[in-house]
Amino acid sequence: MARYLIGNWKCHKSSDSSKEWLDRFDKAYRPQDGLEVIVAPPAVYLESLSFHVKRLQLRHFSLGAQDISPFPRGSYTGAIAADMVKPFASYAIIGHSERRRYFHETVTDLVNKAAEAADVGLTPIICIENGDTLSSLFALKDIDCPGMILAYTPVDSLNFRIPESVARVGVVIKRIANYFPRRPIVYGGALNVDNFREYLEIDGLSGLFTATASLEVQSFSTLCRAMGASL
Ligand SMILES: O=C[C@H](O)COP(=O)(O)O
Repeated sequence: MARYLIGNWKCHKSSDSSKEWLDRFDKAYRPQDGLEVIVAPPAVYLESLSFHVKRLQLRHFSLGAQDISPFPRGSYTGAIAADMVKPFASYAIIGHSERRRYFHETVTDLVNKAAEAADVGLTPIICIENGDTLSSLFALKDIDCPGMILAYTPVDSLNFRIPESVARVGVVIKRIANYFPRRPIVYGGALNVDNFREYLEIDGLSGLFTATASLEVQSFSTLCRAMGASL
């Protein structure tokens, strides 16, 4: 199974600084078979960055949307439908705890978004913030999308900026893998260049999901190189 390094830029960067990030990353990046790098910029930059990625001919590198609409095209002011994103991105982050916390999204939204993504061929990256409530995501089992990635992102780690212990992450990864067999599972929450290495050893873990560490090329490239070397 491939490994993944995901960088979620959240609501950061300008159009120019996004392109500069890519130019600098391109110089540091050594693509490796078996390691897929995914960066999710703010939606307004997806189109221009997708052309920039093509120009740079970055291999094993894809863009992702940070969110998509739970609805298809229609009268939904402010929404961005999955098929509008598809020409510019390959993945869509869905159900991030910040979407739930600040935008009041529900599990039903999450499932509908995952279905919309799968329908147009976007690979969903489903955020799971609690390993004890997996049964609430039962409906995901009906969505036909073999590549779906599951991202364990415990909300306390995000909020308190302390990563969950390796041992605890290992336990939850096993639980998720039992519930959703054969899916790549990644961990995210307060990872940085000083603490990420031990997480790469977790049995069944397919990668890392970062935000803060992805904003600077230097830290993201450090993670990328180490993951490549660990393959
Ligand atoms: O979207 C990614 C997760 O919220 C992790 O963010 P973080 O790496 O800044 O803790």
